[in-house]
Amino acid sequence: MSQLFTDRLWNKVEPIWNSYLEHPFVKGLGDGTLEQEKFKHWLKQDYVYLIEYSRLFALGASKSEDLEMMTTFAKLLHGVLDVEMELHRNYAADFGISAEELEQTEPSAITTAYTSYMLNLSQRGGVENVVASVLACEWSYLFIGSSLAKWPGALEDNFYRSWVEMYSSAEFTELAESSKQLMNKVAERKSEQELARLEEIVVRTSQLEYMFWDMVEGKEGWPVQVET
Ligand SMILES: Cc1ncc(CN)c(N)n1
Repeated sequence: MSQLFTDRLWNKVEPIWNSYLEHPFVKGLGDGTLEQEKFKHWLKQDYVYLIEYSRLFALGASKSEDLEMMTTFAKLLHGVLDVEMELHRNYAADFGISAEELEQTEPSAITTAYTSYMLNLSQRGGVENVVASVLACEWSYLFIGSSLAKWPGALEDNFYRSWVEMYSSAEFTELAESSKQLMNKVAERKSEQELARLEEIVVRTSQLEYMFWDMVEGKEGWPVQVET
């Protein structure tokens, strides 16, 4: 049996994804020591990131090759808007932050760069560009969530327990698996040149994921503020 494209991708991204587990923000989620102000920054930035990310699934549905693929994109879209973002709304409510306030967050430089990169590639390419763009986001959070779930105490008296539970849950696993299956399907019968191009998108988005962790750790916005 020939190698799955996602196995080839895994060999490429594994070192980048392992570095997430060494990142202070991610470690703080797992052991509960993360400063809550940093987490609030993640909640807000991630909320507006996910709004743009949702558009990718809508684009994927419109570029789908068949009804089965269209249905998968619709399920993924529902998963982000109604399952994943509910986690953000629940944590925000604990902090007294409304859903409207989350939605009005000004995207930081990195949030803008990351979502613009994915949207640009997805708008100008075929459905395979959409799938390659969304993959690292779903799969790497499953990797982080299921790794942290094995840490002692991560699922006990930890303020970030719901975070770890969400990203290691059966529901989230199913969403990430659907993205992987889509990737393998659209990679079928592609030339080596095309596969290398898709691989590059997954590597770049994995690097942007790291930059996103850095951005929330540093509570960064834009480098030079201007009067509005
Ligand atoms: C930046 C980022 N990457 C991935 C995920 C998981 N969907 C997320 N919520 N935010």
